[in-house]
Order: sequence, then C-alpha cells, then structure tokens
Amino acid sequence: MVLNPKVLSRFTLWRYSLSHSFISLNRLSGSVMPTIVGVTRLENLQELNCSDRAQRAHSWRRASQEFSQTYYSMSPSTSLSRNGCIGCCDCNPLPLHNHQYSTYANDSKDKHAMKKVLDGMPKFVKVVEVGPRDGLQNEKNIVPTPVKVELIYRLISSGLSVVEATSFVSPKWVPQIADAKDVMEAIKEVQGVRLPVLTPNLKGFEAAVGAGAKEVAVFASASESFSRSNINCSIDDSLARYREITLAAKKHAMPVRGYVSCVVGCPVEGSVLPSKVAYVAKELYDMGCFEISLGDTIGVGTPGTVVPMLEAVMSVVPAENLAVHFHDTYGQSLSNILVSLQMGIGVVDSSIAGLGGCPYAKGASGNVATEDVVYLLHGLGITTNVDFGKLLAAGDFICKHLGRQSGSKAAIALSKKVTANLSKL
Ligand SMILES: CC(C)(COP(=O)([O-])OP(=O)([O-])OC[C@H]1O[C@@H](n2cnc3c(N)ncnc32)[C@H](O)[C@@H]1OP(=O)([O-])[O-])[C@@H](O)C(=O)NCCC(=O)NCCSC(=O)C[C@@](C)(O)CC(=O)[O-]
Repeated sequence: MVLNPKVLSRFTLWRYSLSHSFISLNRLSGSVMPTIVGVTRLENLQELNCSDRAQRAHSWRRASQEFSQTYYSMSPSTSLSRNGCIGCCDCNPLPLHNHQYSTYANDSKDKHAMKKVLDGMPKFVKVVEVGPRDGLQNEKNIVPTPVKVELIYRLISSGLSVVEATSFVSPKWVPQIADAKDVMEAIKEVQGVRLPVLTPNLKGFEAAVGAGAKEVAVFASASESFSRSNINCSIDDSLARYREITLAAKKHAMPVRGYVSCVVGCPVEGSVLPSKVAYVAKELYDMGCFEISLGDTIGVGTPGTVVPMLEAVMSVVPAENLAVHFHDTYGQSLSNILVSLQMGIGVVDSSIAGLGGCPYAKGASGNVATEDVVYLLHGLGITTNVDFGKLLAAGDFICKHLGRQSGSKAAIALSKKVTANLSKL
C-alpha cells in the first residue's frame, strides 16, 4: 500500500513531517514492515538509528552474532547483551547473519530523508502494557492468579513503566478477572511502576482502592451501541459515572486514565464519526483524566481513518495527553501507530504476545503485540527503556502457559531464527 500524496495532503499530514516522504508497507517475512520511500534500503534505517543515537561503529555480522547468541541462550530472566546497539533498550535488534554492513548512513541524501521522517516523532515513547488485563480478560480458560502475577512481574522487569494489572468489573460479565483482589494483593509491594486497573463505576473504584490500587482507568465508548453492550449504559450515563469516579479519585489524589473505545468502528454501528470520538475524549479530559487512550477496539482502522480521528481529537485534547490503543484484526496496527507517532502521539498501548480482545466485541482479535511495537520503535531509534530480550521472555512465558503461538510477528521470527535477506528486498 502506498499512501497517495493527495490523500496525505487532504489530511494535512504535511504538518507532521510527511510532505516529502511517503510511507509504503512492504511485506517482510510475513510481517508488515514500514519502510520509507526515498530510503529504499532498510539497512540505512538501521544505520541511522545506531550511528546517530549512539555513535557506535559496529559490524552487523559481529553484532548479529552477539544478539542471537545472547537471546537464544538466555534464561527467562536474563537480558540481552547491551554491548553495542544490538538488543539494547534503544536500538532494534535485527539478526542478519549473512551480510556485512557499515553502521553509518554515509549517503547524506538518505540521512536527510530519514531526518525529515523522524523530525515530527517523539524521541521517547511510553509503552503502556495492557496484556494482564485486556489480554487475559478474553481468554476462554481461566488463567490462574499466580500465572497472571508472574506475567506482571516479568513485564515490569523488562522495563515497562506502566502495566495495566486487572479490572474491577463485574465477574458475572468478565469471569476472567474475578481474582482482581488477589492479583492486587500479590503486587502491592511493587514500587516505581504504575499498575492501573479498570473501574466501570463507583463500586469498582471503591473495590480497587480497597485492594491497594494507586491508579484507575475508566472506559467510555464513542459508540452508543457498544457502550450499552460493554457496560450496560448509554455514553452519557457512563460519563456521569466517570465524573463520580474522577471526583472520588481526586480525594485520594489518584490519577485516572480514560479510554475511548470504538474510535473508528463499532461492531454494531459500523463507522464512527471522529466528532463523536472527540466529544467523549474531551469529556473525559475535562473531568480530570490525565491521559486519554483512543481504542480501535475491533481493529478496523487504517491510517486513512485514524488520521482524521486523531485530527478531531487533537483539536480538543492536547497531543501530550493522548495515547493510542490498536487491536490488530486487520493487521493495520503498526501502520496506525506510525502515523500516530508522526502526529506527535508519545504513548502507545500494547499487549504482550498480541493477547487480547474484548469479550463484547465479537470477532475482534488481540491488541497489537508489545514485542512488535518495541521492535518498531527501537528500529526508528525511539527510546522506550524496554529490554527487548526480557520482553520476549515474558511473551514466551505466557504463550507457553496458554499453549499457543505468540501473536507477535517479531517474537515468532526471532524464535525461529528467521533472518531477512535484505539484499533481496
Ligand atoms: C459496568 C457493569 C458492572 C454494569 O453491569 P450491570 O449488570 O448493569 O450492573 P448493576 O449495577 O445492575 O449490578 C449487577 C451486578 O453486578 C455487580 N457489580 C456492579 N458493578 C460491579 C463492579 N464494579 N465490580 C463487581 N461487581 C459489580 C452488582 O453488585 C450486581 O451484583 P448482584 O447483585 O447481581 O450480585 C458491567 O457491565 C461490567 O462489569 N462491564 C464490564 C465489561 C468489561 O470489562 N468489558 C471489557 C472492557 S475492555 C473495553 O471496554 C475496551 C478497552 C478499554 O480495552 C479499550 C479498547 O480495546 O478499545
């Protein structure tokens, strides 16, 4: 897919540093890899990150050996090598065994093209891990509490600064989270990491406070039908409930995150107007939510629908208070994240191993995988403070428990030691 220049200018993407460089999506080893026209050789993308960010000259052959030796021999709790750029928190590991590359983008034209694309993007992105909640709430079989707790600990140890732990909703509606109190009990001593929990009403908020939660999230919908099927009330009734929660939270000096779901499409109503999303986002922001996460709950969005939606929301809520939350039903999440970054969004929600889906949005698949998001971000030279190796190990842990393959393309490729022959791209 190549974005047409006319479409881009219609969406005023030029404001986001895209006027001279257009995005195409090439298929690489079955996964969607963003490449940039004008920087046709992928190695240049990698070179620029490494050389510009760290000024470290490195042989790809040596580096890829270091990476693969470390990753494939590591125990779940060990980290990847931080030597050089490979596998460190800020640069993307790309195991290329058969090629010798320089790490510098020697061609100043290529450097210039990359700079134009990266200029509008944040240098640091906060990755909000939603796997233990959004990921596991949709599992058919009940996941034992100790497994959830170990997953949370592993995610924290990978460097993620926000891990959504569970939700205090009705267990009759979502049986998977009936152990919310026990999960919170097991993680109550954790310091220095935010562990928000979902609360649909005051009852849930009070239970969350009682269980030791220090941050909560409320979840409204931009679609009337989805609001009713998900939380059994209208949008306006839900906003009234969330006003009660934000008021109560103020008394506890507790931050409240706000979700808007169905931001581009609803399983019942179809397309959702950007103005409806902007309305709900602004209401949540005005009542005191410090961050509004915009959820493509059923994963139908493309940059063509996400950009106008973001434009509408950004006209009423500052970009620094927004997050994006994509499900990957149609495989569009990474391209949607890329345009969101280009529009200045610096917070991305994702779920380890691509777990997830909403029990009230039939047919919607999992969230974009955290591993794939971190791989993309590090590939762009964006800092996340996440240790990619530990992240892979956390994904491996939960997939082994669930008895199925990861939903992360990057994790699958690395576990099979798939190497891309870049010379053929
Ligand atoms: C909101 C309700 C509770 C309304 O459910 P309701 O049936 O209308 O509530 P009610 O007030 O009539 O109460 C019914 C029963 O639930 C109990 N109850 C009432 N509240 C609670 C509570 N907080 N915790 C525990 N129990 C609760 C209440 O005590 C009562 O118990 P009973 O008397 O029958 O024994 C229900 O619809 C519900 O729990 N919905 C949550 C559904 C859910 O979790 N969906 C998945 C969230 S994912 C999402 O929304 C999208 C997101 C955020 O991930 C972003 C994206 O992907 O786009």
